[in-house]
Amino acid sequence: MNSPSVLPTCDEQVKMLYERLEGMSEAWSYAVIRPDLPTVPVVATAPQASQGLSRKSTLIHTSTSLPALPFHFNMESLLVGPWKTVALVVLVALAIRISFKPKRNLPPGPKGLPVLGNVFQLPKTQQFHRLTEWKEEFGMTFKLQSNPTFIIHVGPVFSLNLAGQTMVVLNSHKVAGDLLDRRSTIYSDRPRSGLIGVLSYDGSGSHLQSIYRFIMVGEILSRYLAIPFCGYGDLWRKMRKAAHEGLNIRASEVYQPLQEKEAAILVDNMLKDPNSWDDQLQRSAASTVLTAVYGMESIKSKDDPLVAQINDFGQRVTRAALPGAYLVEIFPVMRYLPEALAPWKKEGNEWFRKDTAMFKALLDEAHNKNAGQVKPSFVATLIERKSGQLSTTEAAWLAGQLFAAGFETTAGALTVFILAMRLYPNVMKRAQAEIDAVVGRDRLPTFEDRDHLPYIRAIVKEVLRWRPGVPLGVPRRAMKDDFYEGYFIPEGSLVMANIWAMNHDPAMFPDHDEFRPERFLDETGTVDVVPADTRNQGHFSFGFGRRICVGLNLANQALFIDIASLLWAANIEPAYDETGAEIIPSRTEFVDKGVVVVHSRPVSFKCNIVPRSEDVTAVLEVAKTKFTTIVSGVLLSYRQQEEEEE
Ligand code: HEM
Repeated sequence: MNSPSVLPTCDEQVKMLYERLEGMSEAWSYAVIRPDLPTVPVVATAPQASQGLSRKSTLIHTSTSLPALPFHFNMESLLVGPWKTVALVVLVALAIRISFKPKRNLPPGPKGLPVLGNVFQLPKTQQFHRLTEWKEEFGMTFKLQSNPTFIIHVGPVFSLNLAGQTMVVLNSHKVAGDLLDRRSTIYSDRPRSGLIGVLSYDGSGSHLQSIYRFIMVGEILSRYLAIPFCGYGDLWRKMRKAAHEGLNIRASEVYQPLQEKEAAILVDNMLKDPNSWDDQLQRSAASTVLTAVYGMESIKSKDDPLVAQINDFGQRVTRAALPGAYLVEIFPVMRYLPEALAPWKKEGNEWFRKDTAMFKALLDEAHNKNAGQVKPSFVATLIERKSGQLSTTEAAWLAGQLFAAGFETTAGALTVFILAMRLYPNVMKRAQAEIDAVVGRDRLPTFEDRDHLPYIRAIVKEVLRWRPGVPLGVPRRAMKDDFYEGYFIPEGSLVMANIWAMNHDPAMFPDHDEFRPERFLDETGTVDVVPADTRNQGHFSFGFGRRICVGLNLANQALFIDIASLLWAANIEPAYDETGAEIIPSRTEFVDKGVVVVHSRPVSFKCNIVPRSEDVTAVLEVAKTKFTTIVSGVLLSYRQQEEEEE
């Protein structure tokens, strides 16, 4: 190792080192006790790094409040001259301490207040932005020029202290893959009754949100029957298996005719009432998921009583999770009170009974409707296969939760698409040219065209990457103590995947904030290019590991056919205000929906949806009726195929 030309003398080095050691953290000291290294390079790192440097990886450390030591420190020099005894004592003491008490450094993170920790540092909405800023701040990787084998990752993981609750935030796909995929036996649980969500401060200085717990929502309102929040255990396994059977890539194909029909209805409605385009997207997403899950007829309005009823459930859950909504969240022991002394508990139990009755009625109705009919639906598959031997209550909740989990996320992604078309008209033009060349103007696109529409496939990926609907994923819970890259992740930590940061990682997605579907195609524009580690999706918006979104195939299909049909039929053009100025929608404003899991979608905006040609309506009319008759045929052939395979 080459030393800089002007070095302090040995004694000077030791003196400086000891001056620096005084009052500094232990991590500093590790640098001194790496006897396996002939010299210890000393460089400056950011102060935050100290919190996360691990025993294994720590070679170097100093504080930015002090200038970096301008030399390479020679270990031998410690052990000569009058400092010998002192140095030996220090070394032995440190060695003993480190050997007998393994250092449990949490991942680094922003410095917080005593007791409350980082509570005040999180904004009320768009927390993913703040977390991504912290990723930049703590996202450092050090590689020693002098010794490149020693790489120190200080970054892609950081931790927050939320009034005593550790939250570990994973900011790179590598870390998320290492933990959520490859250590899925530790990280597939969801938080149960404990802190959940993000504490936040509204910035005005007046309003500290209290702690979100999960007792009312998890224990009382849903009794952990809601699969997205269900703990990692037998019930979740049974539900997940059943959901997978009905929604895996092959099984999802059976819903394609339904989705084609829904797409035709969506486009028709949007052209008839362009001002209500956002409502139409929500209606259509609700309808697609309901028809796929229960085999129902299309929903006519987004205010359909059934949609309203299920939404009501969602809102109740959201309200219950709101800070301060129930005292039991602050004094968990209250959960053991009898109903007579706890009206909130009585109310919660009552709602659980009512919601269970609603989900069961939906299940029964779907069952009866489907009896003797050939109509594809998730529920039909569930009943037919008696998947995983779920009880009726469990099956009813599972189906209801698919709707709850799938409706807003899909609607939000479609809003992102409209936003992207307004902001990137060239993308729209290129997509329409592709559709016209492949499909022509006499019919709507179908799933059979999918293989020949690479640019539309790329748009679907880019929509999900650019503005992910669940930017911080759904929280996980570490089921036991774990170490990662020398960092300690204690059992019970909330573990969040910062999907936003991963989808906007400049190393993986250059010009990440631009909407550029081309990034998913090769230079010929015909072959899909999907970055490694994205499970063939091109992004991380569906989550990770065993708890990855179970409805992703249904969602990808819905987005493909809706986008292709919309672009075939309509131009998405600017709207103008009273002064005649073009209304330019915001690319950064989002509506955060929900509390426990924050869904995020662009705020609604005005635009003009205009038919591309006069004969569009006639083609749509034909399409709407044609698809209904195809549905039964497809299901029959799917079942025949399956029987043959069995
Ligand atoms: C664009 C649309 C969608 C997005 C962006 C999305 C995103 C997500 C994410 C991020 C998770 C958490 C994964 C994790 O913990 O790592 C999730 C879970 C889930 N999603 Fe989706 N989702 C979408 C559509 C759907 C649809 C259409 C359905 C149902 C038909 C669905 C059903 C579920 C369920 C049941 C879970 C919980 C899985 C479990 O905990 O085992 N999602 N989704």
